[in-house]
Amino acid sequence: MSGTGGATPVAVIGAGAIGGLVSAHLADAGHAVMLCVRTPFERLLVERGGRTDEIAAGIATSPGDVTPMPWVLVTTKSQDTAAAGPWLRALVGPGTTVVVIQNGVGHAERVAPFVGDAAVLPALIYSGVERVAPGHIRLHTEGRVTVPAGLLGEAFATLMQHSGIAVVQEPDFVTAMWRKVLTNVAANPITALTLRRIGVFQDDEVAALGETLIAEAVAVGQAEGARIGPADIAHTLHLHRTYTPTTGTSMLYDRLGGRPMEHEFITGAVVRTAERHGIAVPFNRAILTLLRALDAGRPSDRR
Ligand SMILES: NC(=O)C1=CN([C@@H]2O[C@H](COP(=O)(O)OP(=O)(O)OC[C@H]3O[C@@H](n4cnc5c(N)ncnc54)[C@H](OP(=O)(O)O)[C@@H]3O)[C@@H](O)[C@H]2O)C=CC1
Ligand SMILES: CC(C)(CO)C(=O)C(=O)O
Repeated sequence: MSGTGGATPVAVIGAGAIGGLVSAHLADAGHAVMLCVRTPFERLLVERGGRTDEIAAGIATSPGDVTPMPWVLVTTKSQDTAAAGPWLRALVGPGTTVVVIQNGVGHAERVAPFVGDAAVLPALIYSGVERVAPGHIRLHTEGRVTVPAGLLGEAFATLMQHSGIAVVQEPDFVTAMWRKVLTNVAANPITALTLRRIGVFQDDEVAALGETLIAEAVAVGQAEGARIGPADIAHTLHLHRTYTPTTGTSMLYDRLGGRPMEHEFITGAVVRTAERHGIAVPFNRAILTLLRALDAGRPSDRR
């Protein structure tokens, strides 16, 4: 474990694309960041705005090296949340707030078995970030973070003050969560399946398929109580066109790296939730079948 310095101690479990970006913002705000990593690396490099910064952060490679911290951020892929359990057990103590920054739904439920009665704050991030190597990330498009409005959301916004990334406190988090699902349900699978970046949505036929996938997810989100509708479909497709064309998606980067993809937590979540409500989502189901087949054919030595 190497050293930290500065204001509030924050542990970040999973120093990949999002963990790396958020750590850079935390360091910019003067906080003492501890990266809790699976694949060891010497230093965190972040490419953004045409320059590469080395981020001041400690690096821990074993849960045995850490003690409870006031803030613990979980930024692993959703399927790796349980494997991060030993980190959570070591880092959570009285007064810890656990922030789960992941795509999909069910953020708090995923960490519940590992955090006792610690406070848990789900968070959504709109930035487009690529992990180009362990400890080296590239920001393509800066976004914002959305958290539920309330005391925890307020405290997190205060933590991130002066960090350079906006934190939106959203009173209707169910709607916010499903809006975020819409940004992933077409973009992530389509980029992963085509091995193309977000510019693939300039193709009208691809945009039409994306629209169908998103429309199915809107019906499912509505059944879950999200206040979303046709305007969100148009907004999401517009958003894809506003990303810097070099932006990919987290699922594309995983496919390029031969790593497991997060499809069960994005498309899979939409399909399973649709089943619960008796809603037909044939296009998402077809995409899920393809993603599962792709994943099953992955080299087994990658994680
Ligand atoms: N990338 C993006 O642009 C965006 C991603 N998201 C979401 O953010 C979340 C994180 O995604 P992203 O940052 O892209 O993912 P990455 O794969 O880039 O990073 C995840 C990191 O978690 C690490 N990890 C996995 N298991 C453990 C463990 N047991 N202990 C410690 N570290 C572990 C991985 O380590 P290792 O190096 O060993 O693989 C990796 O560094 C996902 O839910 C994603 O959908 C949301 C918006 C945009
Ligand atoms: C599509 C994008 C970049 C939107 O934030 C994303 O969430 C991801 O890559 O997983």
